Amino acid sequence: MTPLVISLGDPCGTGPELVHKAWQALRHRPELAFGMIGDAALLETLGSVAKVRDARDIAGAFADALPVLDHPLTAPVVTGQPDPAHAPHTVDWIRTGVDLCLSGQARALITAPIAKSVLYATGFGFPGHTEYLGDLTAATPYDGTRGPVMMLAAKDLRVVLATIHIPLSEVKTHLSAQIIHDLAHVTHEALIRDFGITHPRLVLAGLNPHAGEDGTIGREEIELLQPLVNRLQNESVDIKGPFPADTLFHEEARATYDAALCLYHDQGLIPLKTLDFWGGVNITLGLPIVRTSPDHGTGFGIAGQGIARADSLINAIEAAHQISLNRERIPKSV
Ligand SMILES: NC(=O)C1=CN([C@@H]2O[C@H](COP(=O)(O)OP(=O)(O)OC[C@H]3O[C@@H](n4cnc5c(N)ncnc54)[C@H](O)[C@@H]3O)[C@@H](O)[C@H]2O)C=CC1
Ligand SMILES: NCC(=O)COP(=O)(O)O
Repeated sequence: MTPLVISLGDPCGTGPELVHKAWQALRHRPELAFGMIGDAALLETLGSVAKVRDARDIAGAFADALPVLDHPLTAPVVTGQPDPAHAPHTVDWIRTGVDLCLSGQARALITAPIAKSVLYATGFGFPGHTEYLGDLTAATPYDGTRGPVMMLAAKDLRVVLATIHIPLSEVKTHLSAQIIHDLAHVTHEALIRDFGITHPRLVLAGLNPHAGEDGTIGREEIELLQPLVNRLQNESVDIKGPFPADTLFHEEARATYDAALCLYHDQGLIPLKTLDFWGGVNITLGLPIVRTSPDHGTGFGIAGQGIARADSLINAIEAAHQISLNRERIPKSV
């Protein structure tokens, strides 16, 4: 089976120890064989590695050591202390992972966390992986509504975000009918093709308290969101709302939908990380490649102490595997 690949992320964070933990947990599951894209010498300080020259050698090496496609760093790593000198390498590892997926040598990319501010400081021009991956794959044909869309999934909750890494004060000006319309279609199609849900049910969260209380606490629900829901329903998308966000995430509510469309980062991520702080997965929808990630960040404060939990990374690897299988199994036109 074609392997999965993982970009190492920020080498000073928890990424290096987490990939070793994930490998220890999964090394006897050949269907999940993955190879690292990163610095082999750094990874070797934490456990057994097998340098591989070609992605085709990953599967054969996986049971015995952590396979690594070696892309060496040029400055020493101090665990827990981010260093902009590593930023070009961090970016190169992501780009290499995308190239391997686009060329068919890997069937999915899992990204270990990056520190966004470190990359911004060195001129990285994208808010995060999500937008960078959208840009790197923009020229590749994609049969469906194109993302990138950020989905976070944990236990029985999936949330997708209309806006991501922007100041809260700018959310309102970024929200547009086009963005939410495309978000709904990307999510609807991904739930069918990537998650195998035949008739996906979506809900849309309101922006204002009480979803605007009939226009008395904000008019976005009346002027933007309700007309959009009507339009999407006419386009055969099963979507309901806009609903007050404070009553959308308890257990009974979650049972009524397959994904909740949220209007800003914390509207979706607070319920998700409260429901499951350890196991959440970040999935980029609407790309010609499969990409997942743990939902946590670089954890600089705990890096190197051996206490970082690999649950989220392991779930991200499982999710990447399952989505890539679903994409092969489920017809493209939905
Ligand atoms: N997918 C990605 O690349 C992501 C990157 N980030 C980046 O991570 C950096 C740090 O962000 P924070 O907000 O501090 O979030 P964080 O997720 O790194 O840390 C938040 C809390 O969770 C704990 N934690 C994180 N990972 C853990 C693990 N594997 N096991 C146990 N505990 C864990 C940390 O010790 C801390 O208390 C930022 O630069 C941010 O941009 C944040 C989220 C996702
Ligand atoms: N809070 C989610 C996050 O920061 C992940 O961003 P990305 O790097 O996956 O775009």
